[in-house]
Amino acid sequence: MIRPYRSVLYIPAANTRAMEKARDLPADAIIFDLEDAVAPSEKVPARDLLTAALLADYGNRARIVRMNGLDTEWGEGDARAFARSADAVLIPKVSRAADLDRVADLVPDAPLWAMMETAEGMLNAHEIALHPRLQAMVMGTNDLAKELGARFRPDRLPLMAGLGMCVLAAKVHGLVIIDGVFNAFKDEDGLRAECEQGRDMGFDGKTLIHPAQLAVANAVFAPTEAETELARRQIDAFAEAKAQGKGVAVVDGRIVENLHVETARATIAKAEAIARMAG
Ligand SMILES: CC(C)(COP(=O)(O)OP(=O)(O)OC[C@H]1O[C@@H](n2cnc3c(N)ncnc32)[C@H](O)[C@@H]1OP(=O)(O)O)[C@@H](O)C(=O)NCCC(=O)NCCSC(=O)C[C@H](O)C(=O)O
Ligand SMILES: [Mg+2]
Repeated sequence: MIRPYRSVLYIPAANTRAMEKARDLPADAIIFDLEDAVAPSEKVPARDLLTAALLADYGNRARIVRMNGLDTEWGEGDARAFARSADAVLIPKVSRAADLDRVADLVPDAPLWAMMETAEGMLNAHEIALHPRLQAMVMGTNDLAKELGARFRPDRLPLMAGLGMCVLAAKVHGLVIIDGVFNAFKDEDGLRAECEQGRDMGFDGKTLIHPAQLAVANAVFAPTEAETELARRQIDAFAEAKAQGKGVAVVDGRIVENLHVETARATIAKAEAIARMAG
């Protein structure tokens, strides 16, 4: 059964108030962050706070834990601590499939997600996506821009090659793929434009840093009523055409073939998954 990942909210694992608050926020998934959002002096206390927080009920929201890298003193402990209590362990700065192997060996049962945020990771996106334990890729556009020496532009042109490589790799292997964060969390119009760009490229949703960003991402990455209604009419029209021995239907002046029906079915499945999420 598919589940939506329109809105994936980061929460620093040292922030108890935000972790409590997230239990009532309309996020499809939460990334409890032990990495960049937690200061070195808080890393170990944050692990304890998160262990306690994960005992609470987060409803249907997917609970993902972003561990510290295995090249740090905290990485191995993070992976072991949350392998069972989280829905997946998110590994930062994955550059090659071997980075996943090292965590996979430590936590044999945990589903893995990968942060795609290094130049080498972009070039190796295909071999990373092939990893049998990997379920999702998450773009880390801040780290990627930093490494590339790229500037932030509304059209994200400097990041397009990497974003595109990761979308291709994720789609080939049927992985979930989530777009990077939009840093200016008070700029709703800027966020909407970036969400629309990510949606149009094929991303399943967007990572977010503030609750004020949830409504925009949830709306942009959901099929509209007009889209689901069109999808139903396409499915019906194609079934009718098929019953008459035809391989093609026409809806609203546009051709509908088998491949369009598959897209229409995916649209409806997504709308239904969102409705289930809302309870
Ligand atoms: C960005 C923030 C530091 C802003 O915090 P603050 O100034 O406290 O915000 P507000 O006063 O507007 O908060 C209002 C209420 O909302 C709660 N809140 C704030 N943020 C969150 C959140 N992320 N999740 C849940 N709840 C949140 C506050 O507690 C307030 O609640 P109340 O007390 O009831 O009024 C802050 O938003 C923040 O820390 N955001 C997350 C930052 C983070 O996790 N960064 C790391 C991930 S991004 C990254 O690393 C990307 C990637 O790796 C890359 O390379 O690109
Ligand atoms: Mg990063």
